[in-house]
Amino acid sequence: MAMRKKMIIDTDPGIDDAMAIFLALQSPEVEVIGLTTIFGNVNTTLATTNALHLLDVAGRPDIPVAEGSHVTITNGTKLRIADFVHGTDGLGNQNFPPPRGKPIELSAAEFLMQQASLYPEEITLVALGPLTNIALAIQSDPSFKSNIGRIVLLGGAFSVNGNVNPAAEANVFGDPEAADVVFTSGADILAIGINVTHQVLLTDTDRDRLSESGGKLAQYMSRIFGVYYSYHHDAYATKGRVYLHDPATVLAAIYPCLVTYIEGVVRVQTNGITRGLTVFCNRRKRFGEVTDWTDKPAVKVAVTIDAPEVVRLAMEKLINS
Ligand SMILES: O=c1[nH]cnc2c1ncn2[C@@H]1O[C@H](CO)[C@@H](O)[C@H]1O
Repeated sequence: MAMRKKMIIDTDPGIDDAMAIFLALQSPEVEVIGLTTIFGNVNTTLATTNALHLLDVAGRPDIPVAEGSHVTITNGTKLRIADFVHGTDGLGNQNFPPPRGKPIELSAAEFLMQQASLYPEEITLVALGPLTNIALAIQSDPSFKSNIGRIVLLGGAFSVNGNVNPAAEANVFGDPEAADVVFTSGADILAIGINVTHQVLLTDTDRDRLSESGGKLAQYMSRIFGVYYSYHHDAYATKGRVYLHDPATVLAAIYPCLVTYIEGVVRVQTNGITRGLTVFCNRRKRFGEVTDWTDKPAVKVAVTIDAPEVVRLAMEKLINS
């Protein structure tokens, strides 16, 4: 087999994060070399506990977990935790036992910098939560943005409403200053926004198939999905279907041909009622004056996704676990 892609997942698990982590672990194309944790769906301490627990469930306690920042990049402590989406434990309120393992001594940002310099340009970093750890690595180590091979991030709402409020998507809203640092860093970035992930839905019937299958991880997912399905039932008119944000992102990182993208500069609004808004500049217009987008490096922003194939791959990997 061709060399496996090295992957680090920065995550705030989270029900859809759990599924994304399992999908990566079930993909022979990639070697998950670590998880790093961040606040978002849960606080950072719980994110670390859940990351370790998910590795136990998947039978991979050998994979290191590095704990991330407990505050935003501007030292903000008023975090918005989405426990109403994922349950107070982040994993569907299932009273799971504490994990057996412990996080490593390095912080998430330190681990990211260490691994990127050990394996220059070889690592795909999949970012599923607010971008604080990655912004810290970019700010602390000038070589990080080129050493890290590729960043595939779930973030932004490009030309559509957000999911926190009409302006902002949850991961960017979690730390808008960090997101702006990452988007303008010059790293090789593919952003998957909710304009794309909202096309990827899992149905009630799919959940039943997961629970009826013999797949260990399929059964685990169907068990924790309850809270996530109820939240979607209440918050969206999706009729017994849930969005697969994180699974779509990790699969796009593993199989790049699932998405198409355009390239341009993305800036993040950090003030006022549109705090967390992501604004893409498509470079088709030469603006007469210098703007806050001028002379910034371009990123890739996903525009389409093969949603049926994402769902098919996700189901297959869980059922065969
Ligand atoms: O309504 C919401 N508010 C906050 N977070 C949400 C909501 N819906 C989904 N997510 C979480 O935020 C990321 C995608 O933006 C996903 O990780 C998802 O689990």
